[in-house]
Amino acid sequence: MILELDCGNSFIKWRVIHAADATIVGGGIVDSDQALLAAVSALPSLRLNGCRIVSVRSEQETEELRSVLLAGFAIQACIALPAQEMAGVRNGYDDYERLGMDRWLAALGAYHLAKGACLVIDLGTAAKADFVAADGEHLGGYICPGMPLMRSQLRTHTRRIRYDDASAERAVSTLEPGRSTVEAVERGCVLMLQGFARTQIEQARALWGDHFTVFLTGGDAPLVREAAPQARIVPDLVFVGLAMACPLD
Ligand SMILES: Nc1ncnc2c1ncn2[C@@H]1O[C@H](COP(=O)(O)OP(=O)(O)OP(=O)(O)O)[C@@H](O)[C@H]1O
Ligand SMILES: CC(C)(CO)[C@@H](O)C(=O)NCCC(=O)O
Ligand SMILES: [K+]
Repeated sequence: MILELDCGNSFIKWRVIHAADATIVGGGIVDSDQALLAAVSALPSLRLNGCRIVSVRSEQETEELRSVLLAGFAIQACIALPAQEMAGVRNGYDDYERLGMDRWLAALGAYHLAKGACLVIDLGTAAKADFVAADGEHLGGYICPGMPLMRSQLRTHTRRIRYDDASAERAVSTLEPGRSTVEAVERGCVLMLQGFARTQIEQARALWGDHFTVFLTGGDAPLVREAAPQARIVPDLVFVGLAMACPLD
């Protein structure tokens, strides 16, 4: 079995797959290294013989996690590293090492699945879009605050915006003009995310006409579903790219 980890800025997404056929044994989302150890250890008949990691955290935090895994499970983790070119995709950044590894791997995964031009929209702590042309050239992308950052900026920099998480979730059952603070803020931020997604899709259409695939991933992907009806929602897109960057056999 292989342990796969996607270390984002707020959460660690994990899953365990069978090495032979990549079927999924288990998975989840945790907010610390210790919670990860506990969650993975709780899997019945766990037999790990490999681990691959993508991280957008600092080198020190990622190394710490590697040590925790070595101590806890006696496995050496393969950490995905930046590349100028991989699996037919050419990194579009002037300085390829600066492109976030989550973005790079999602782009690799998307191009592999689409076998043609593609747009990746990843809605997590940050909202990201990346463009890969039909010939595998990564054209670059965009980074904006995602839902958690937009929300917390409003809460932090205003005195009268205060509400709890449960009411936030209830507030987005529709997107009509809000009649309370929580509705106004939560719906406003969802509309911002939807506007982001629509604009990226317009741009892809200007570049490629109708010949492209849109991928939607990240924890907040469901919030823009209706704004991007043609998109393929692939929650594990980063893991698709991770397996390509860290082959373990
Ligand atoms: N089960 C879940 N656990 C945690 N967050 C979730 C879950 N389902 C949806 N979300 C939402 O997903 C968002 C976080 O997305 P994601 O996990 O993709 O972020 P991240 O990987 O930490 O961030 P980034 O990729 O920008 O570094 C939050 O706004 C959160 O509300
Ligand atoms: C944008 C984030 C924070 C999203 O997780 C990550 O991809 C990252 O740290 N990127 C480095 C900066 C860049 O991609 O240009
Ligand atoms: K991520």
